[in-house]
Amino acid sequence: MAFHSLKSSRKAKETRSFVTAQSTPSGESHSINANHAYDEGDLISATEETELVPLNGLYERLSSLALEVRKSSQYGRGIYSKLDAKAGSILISIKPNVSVLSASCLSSYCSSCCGPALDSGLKRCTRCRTVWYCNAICQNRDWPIHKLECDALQKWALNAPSHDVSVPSDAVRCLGRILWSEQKEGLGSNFTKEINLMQSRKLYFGNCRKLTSAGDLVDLISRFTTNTFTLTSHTLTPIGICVCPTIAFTNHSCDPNAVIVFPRASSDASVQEPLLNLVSIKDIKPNEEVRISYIDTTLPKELRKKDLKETYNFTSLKRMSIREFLCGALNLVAVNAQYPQKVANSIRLNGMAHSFCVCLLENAMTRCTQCKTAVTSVDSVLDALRVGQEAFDKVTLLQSKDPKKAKHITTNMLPILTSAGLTPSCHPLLALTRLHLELLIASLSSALTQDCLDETIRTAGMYSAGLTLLLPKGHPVRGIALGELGKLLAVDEPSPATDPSKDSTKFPPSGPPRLKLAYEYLVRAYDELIIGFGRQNGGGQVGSQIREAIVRLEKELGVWTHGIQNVLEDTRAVESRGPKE
Ligand SMILES: C[S@@+](CC[C@H](N)C(=O)[O-])C[C@H]1O[C@@H](n2cnc3c(N)ncnc32)[C@H](O)[C@@H]1O
Repeated sequence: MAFHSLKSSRKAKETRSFVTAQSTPSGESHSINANHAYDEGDLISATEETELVPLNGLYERLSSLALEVRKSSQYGRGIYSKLDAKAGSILISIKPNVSVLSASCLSSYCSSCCGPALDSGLKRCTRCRTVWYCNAICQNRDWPIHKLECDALQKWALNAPSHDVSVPSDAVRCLGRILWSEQKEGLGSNFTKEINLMQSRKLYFGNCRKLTSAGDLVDLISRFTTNTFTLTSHTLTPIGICVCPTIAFTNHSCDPNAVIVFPRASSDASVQEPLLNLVSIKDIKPNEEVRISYIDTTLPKELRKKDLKETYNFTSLKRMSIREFLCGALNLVAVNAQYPQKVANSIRLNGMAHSFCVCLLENAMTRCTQCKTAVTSVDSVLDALRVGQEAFDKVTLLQSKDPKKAKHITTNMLPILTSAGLTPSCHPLLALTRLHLELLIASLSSALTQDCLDETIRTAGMYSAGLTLLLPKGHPVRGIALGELGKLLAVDEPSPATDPSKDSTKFPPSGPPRLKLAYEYLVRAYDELIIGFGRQNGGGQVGSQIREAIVRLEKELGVWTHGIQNVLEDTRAVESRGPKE
């Protein structure tokens, strides 16, 4: 669940969610009328009767906060705010019950605190040789559970048919940690009670409780899938998964008022990371439900619905009218043989979400149903969407295997999509732009030329512009993208223009105007990061880095300003002295 992580186009898929099998709340209950503001993606009613869910001594962190759990017939349990919470408030900060790194991150992040490798590197567990730690403190903290996991990892590796599968998947390792923690804490413990619905075992978990049937296993795994959060780095890069039953109460909205982030804001070594923060990105009123997005909200409606249906099994789709369904068919669109006669489509043109009808067999009557703008080049737009999606799928596969080829495709594809009329926020243009940006940034380290740097900045500008149209101010993904753009603009130019004032409309500019722009973007980024990563966290670790970059630039710009002032003063002094005799 949780998602936002647009760090890459493989956005973190927030896995999350479950619930149901918990006992029906008993005891005190009363009803309130909660107002929700959902967008079309939720297709849920504006008001919903809810009743308080007693926590019965569980979910300790939740009960001490200005939050409560309520239940409605339509959405089950959800988290509600008892007080006013301004955008940027940390609603809860909690260490997940269990977290594991993705296999690809095991040697670059600590398996205990989940922080990136320090300059001094990480130390590997000498027994399983699979997990790594910052130091002995982190290793000792993890040992009570890792000692059980360590044996299992060794056995698994011995029996693995190939090197590729010598480490079990994230989900298997996560379930293993849940079961071993349960064993350690005891079946009657709050840990076990809270997590009760997310267990699984088999093979790898041979020494854990017995599974009574194969159906049980399927059931548990499906519950587990819908309740797992993406573990992200402080810059929102997905690095693993975690389980946190307290936060698993949070329901979904495609227009969320809160996000889940791991800001890594504290420099205090006694603070046990990873700390999951639920942060409001909009002002939340008392009795309002706190909702996050389980999916990538930059995707078109139909793809969002598909993701929700597949992973979380929402029944919202049933409520779609045929018109909504067709409109939602976006991108997959007109070319779809299922609707040869009349295909309604929705694309974002000129920065707005336009819905229009494409009557394929009737003279392409195309007019936006919202703003009535005639769309003349529907066929080319639809072609661009299809070709763009194909390119996106291909580049996603090639990105790590053959980055040169991947970059070749993105370089050719972006101008094609743009000239077909797609705007930066339109899928798949936005996703391809993100991939192109990642590929460009990766290539900068080997060849920092002025042209390469400028192209990377233009791409970062386009990506950031696209996100700004789709995500609300303060969304952490927006903040990160703005910060990335600001930092790129602040990179020393390899060969700056000799006369920066010559072409003032060029983007990116050169010399002092470039630094000034870098400063403006960094300030904007900081304003958004302190919302998305929490005001009290100072925007988290990434907010502190941007703050430092702002201070450095202020000094640099000050030098420029003073330099110019000095030149002006010298010139004035020379002029006042009059011409030399
Ligand atoms: C992680 S749980 C959220 C808490 C859950 N409501 C509970 O009672 O524990 C995710 C599940 O909640 C329900 N849900 C969450 N958001 C929803 C939404 N916007 N519309 C419909 N159902 C939703 C779905 O059943 C989903 O699989």
